[in-house]
Amino acid sequence: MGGVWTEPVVEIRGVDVVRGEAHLLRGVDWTVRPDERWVLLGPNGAGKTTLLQLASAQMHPTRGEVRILGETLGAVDVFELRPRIGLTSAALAQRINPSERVGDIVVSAGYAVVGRWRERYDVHDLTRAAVLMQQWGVARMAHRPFGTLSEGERKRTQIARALMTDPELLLLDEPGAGLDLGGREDLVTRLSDLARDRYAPAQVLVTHHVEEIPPAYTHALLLRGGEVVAAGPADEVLTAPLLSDAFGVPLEVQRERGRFSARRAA
Ligand SMILES: Nc1ncnc2c1ncn2[C@@H]1O[C@H](COP(=O)(O)OP(=O)(O)OP(=O)(O)O)[C@@H](O)[C@H]1O
Repeated sequence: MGGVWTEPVVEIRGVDVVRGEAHLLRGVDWTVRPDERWVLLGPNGAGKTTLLQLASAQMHPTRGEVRILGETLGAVDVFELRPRIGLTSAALAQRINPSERVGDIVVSAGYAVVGRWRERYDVHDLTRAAVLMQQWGVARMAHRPFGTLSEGERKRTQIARALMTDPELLLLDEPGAGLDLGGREDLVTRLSDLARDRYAPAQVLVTHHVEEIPPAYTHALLLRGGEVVAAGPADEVLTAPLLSDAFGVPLEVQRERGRFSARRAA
């Protein structure tokens, strides 16, 4: 589907999200286009997950406008919109039954159930699931229960499932969390390959760590305290002054062969 849609896939204008006294997001503007791959970066509590919940039609703004894939939240049936969006998050992972098999988890995505094996899937579904499991390195364990997988294998199973419905927008909330160094590097490589695929959907990845940003990601949005510190092309946003501002720590930032690294300034 990616590449067919030429309008912005996400358009957020003047958005506030307020819960009681707390401003989870304040005055947020953000546009994602189909060929863009965004990283959302910011410290704990900055509002990253809240922004992803808006972009995945899981939450409505208190004020402002959210348009996703051309539809305005509040004026669209979110149950028709959500299948067009691939989402992975720790909250979704927790809803997967540990006894469900990897193959079932992936193939059942199109039916909006986690891991329930229907009487029949058509050949197209089964073929697509097999291809995705191959691409994400979980084909060998298609018959294994989810609960027996390593954290990296679980993350890759979830991404394969999120891609199963051929979404126009792919949202990944902290896919690198809990991975060891090898697992992280493997994921960064796979995500970078996906980012370079011109037929792949627009992608948004949430992380706390610049080391987890796949080299082919094009744009970055920095959040702090519910407000946007900066948003735009990755090289213009992932700078020492802006990252220091977002994280409230003086940082040195380097980029080598596409990969970012950051540490506290001397
Ligand atoms: N229902 C709520 N009522 C009040 N505050 C809330 C509510 N939900 C979330 N928050 C607060 O909003 C802030 C933003 O939360 P959010 O989960 O979006 O941040 P985040 O950037 O994803 O954080 P993390 O990196 O720790 O996952 C946090 O301080 C959180 O405690």
